[in-house]
Amino acid sequence: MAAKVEKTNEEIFRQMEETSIKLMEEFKIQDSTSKSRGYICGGGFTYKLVPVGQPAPDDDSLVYTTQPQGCDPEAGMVECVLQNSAAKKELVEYPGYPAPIPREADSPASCPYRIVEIPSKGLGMVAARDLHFGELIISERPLMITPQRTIHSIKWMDSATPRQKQEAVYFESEKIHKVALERMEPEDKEAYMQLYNSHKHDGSGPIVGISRTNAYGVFALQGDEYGGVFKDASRINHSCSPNTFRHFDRLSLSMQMYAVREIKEGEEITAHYCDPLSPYAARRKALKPYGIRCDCPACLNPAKSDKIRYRISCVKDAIPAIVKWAGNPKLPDDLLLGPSLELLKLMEDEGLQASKAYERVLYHLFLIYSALTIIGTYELSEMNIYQHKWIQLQTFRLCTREDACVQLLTDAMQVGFAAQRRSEVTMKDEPKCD
Ligand SMILES: C[S@@+](CC[C@H](N)C(=O)[O-])C[C@H]1O[C@@H](n2cnc3c(N)ncnc32)[C@H](O)[C@@H]1O
Repeated sequence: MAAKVEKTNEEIFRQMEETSIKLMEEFKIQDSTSKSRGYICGGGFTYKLVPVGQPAPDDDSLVYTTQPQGCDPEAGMVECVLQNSAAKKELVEYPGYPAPIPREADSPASCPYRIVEIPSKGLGMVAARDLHFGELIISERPLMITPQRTIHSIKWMDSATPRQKQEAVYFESEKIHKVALERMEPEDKEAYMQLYNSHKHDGSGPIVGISRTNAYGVFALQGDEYGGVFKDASRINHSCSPNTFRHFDRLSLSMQMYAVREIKEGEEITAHYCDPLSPYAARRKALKPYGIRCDCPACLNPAKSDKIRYRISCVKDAIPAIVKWAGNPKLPDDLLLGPSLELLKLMEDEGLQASKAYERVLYHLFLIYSALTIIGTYELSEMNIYQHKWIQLQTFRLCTREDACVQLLTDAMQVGFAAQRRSEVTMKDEPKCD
């Protein structure tokens, strides 16, 4: 097969422009994009310029807005393309918005990561020092936020061919992104255009290509999903056994990534681009648009790994079962402990600590150990291990420790009362020595 000629971003865009000029002449489409700051509303190729400080018209025009205004400017500003003014209202009127980005209270002065070349993966992120479970690795605002589905509003002429339609959609989508890019500060614009583009050969323009390669899902507004492209976090490569957990904080318009296990200095920091619990074939399909042929241990041995991942994906809420077991002295003390510990080990061996299932099993183990502590089989210290880990995972979602403790105490009390009854019944049944 002949090697593909690598085109520069400028070449791709020039080529799109030539095609689009022909299309615009043919279909009499008007182009009036504007580069002004403030925000611009537009549908398709026509935009209305709205001066800074004035509300967006209450219609379905696109809204360009630089956010968040006047809060934690050192953390950077985000160029947002929103589907309509209702989406902007939903974003900025959210209670508590805007807020400063979360930072580690006692974080060491040095940055916990470095961006370096990773063999066969391009650039990537590695730990600059040993990182511990729960450490905040990065807290960053995106450079740009855009809707995840292709934005265009072209009204088709009956005579347009599917190819012409596709070209027009790519071109319009690129132009919409270009307006946002032109509104960015020069250094942010440069950082954006330096990011990797895995969509150089499918007709997509460079700005959209970079967004499709690098955007993480951030939030939904008015039912539309949005993606954010980051200067540093977008350099993180994919793994089917990621060592980070990520959360997007709407109030500060920033994403946090935490270590979900110990990460050694120099080790690569990874994230998931697709659901790690899905089977190998589904992961492979989802990773194809990124040009990734994953060679992680799970992808190299899918027969074994698919079985394990399927089992983990079936982990359900077992709190009612734990309460029942705790209150039934006829059931053995170790009925739930062994299987739960085995499941936790399986997840750790498979590197799935970032999954919801891991959190769930930690919680189950906390409840099981709290019952066993009351029954008198175990020391409090066993229970504490799981309790601390679970609370730490809750704080990743910026849930306060207090809120996490309230949930934990409510469930622990239920299990505790059941276990108390169990030990009373057991004591009554015990043969008397005298
Ligand atoms: C979001 S970027 C990640 C940073 C990128 N490596 C760079 O140089 O900027 C996604 C691209 O990185 C590469 N990549 C990410 N994870 C990979 C993996 N596990 N194996 C091989 N390539 C990977 C692919 O080229 C993919 O399209």
